[in-house]
Amino acid sequence: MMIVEAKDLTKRYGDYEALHSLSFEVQEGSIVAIVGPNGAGKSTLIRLIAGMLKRTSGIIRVFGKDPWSDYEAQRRISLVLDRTYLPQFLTVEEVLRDMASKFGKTMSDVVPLLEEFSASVFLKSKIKDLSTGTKQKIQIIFSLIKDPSLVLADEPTANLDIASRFEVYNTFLELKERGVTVIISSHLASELLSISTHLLGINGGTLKYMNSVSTLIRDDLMEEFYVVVDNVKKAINASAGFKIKVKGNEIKVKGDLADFVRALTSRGVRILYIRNSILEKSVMGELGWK
Ligand SMILES: Nc1ncnc2c1ncn2[C@@H]1O[C@H](COP(=O)(O)OP(=O)(O)OP(=O)(O)O)[C@@H](O)[C@H]1O
Repeated sequence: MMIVEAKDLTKRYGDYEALHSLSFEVQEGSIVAIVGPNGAGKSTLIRLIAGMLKRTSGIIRVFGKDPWSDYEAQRRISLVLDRTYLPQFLTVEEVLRDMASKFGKTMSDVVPLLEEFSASVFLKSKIKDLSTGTKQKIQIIFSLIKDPSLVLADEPTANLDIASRFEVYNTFLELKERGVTVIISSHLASELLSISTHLLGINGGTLKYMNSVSTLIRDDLMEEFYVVVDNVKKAINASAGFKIKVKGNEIKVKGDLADFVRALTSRGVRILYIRNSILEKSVMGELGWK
């Protein structure tokens, strides 16, 4: 089923055209990564899909309706932003109870959500005392109370360290398992590759790429990543069971990137950078983004 349809979608801010005639479709159950450099138009696109901005021309349909004017479409969408807007001095429980009551639900509807995302231990914690990664996770759980069919996330991992970023990525994978369609914008394309089904690349307001991740990358190389770490010796010790090759402070690894990141960070190794050379060659090249 088609969840989002854009046809010649154009957005102008005054005289400035931020998005030029974009056409694409998003199918139910996808995780779409919107990638592109700063100023590419990612936030503008997310806000058009969310119905927070009005298109200048062209068509945008979400669940077959115009998200700007159709309440039913808006009701099925949740938006997660880059920073927490939750009230800092309330507990997780207080915030969730308020939100639940807004949608005619009670805590007994919300508690299973917390359990599903392994967040029950934070129930009595104040928002201000949570780590940035956990705050973001709670924000995602919060966005699920209304039972959305589509979750939009605009740079949800900005300002997070690598371990927290993967915590958030795993939360998106869990959403997919619940049948929710997810659209995430980010400039960290390499990392998103490990969880996304599709990549939508934009640069300078123009759609450069929209395809499934599996057609983008040769299967045999798909799961090959380069991870730059602060302490190579520690990282090698933490890499038992993984197929690695070491060059300088860079480790080439084949396999599940999320598992590898967990293994390193749990042993105190700090990850400085992750890249996937195939992605960089094929996507960045097509985006004209160096
Ligand atoms: N309200 C606005 N008025 C005028 N121009 C705007 C407005 N919002 C965004 N723009 C411009 O539109 C272009 C796209 O901005 P947008 O925020 O969508 O890009 P982005 O890819 O999300 O960038 P970033 O990663 O830096 O947030 C940029 O050139 C930006 O300066």
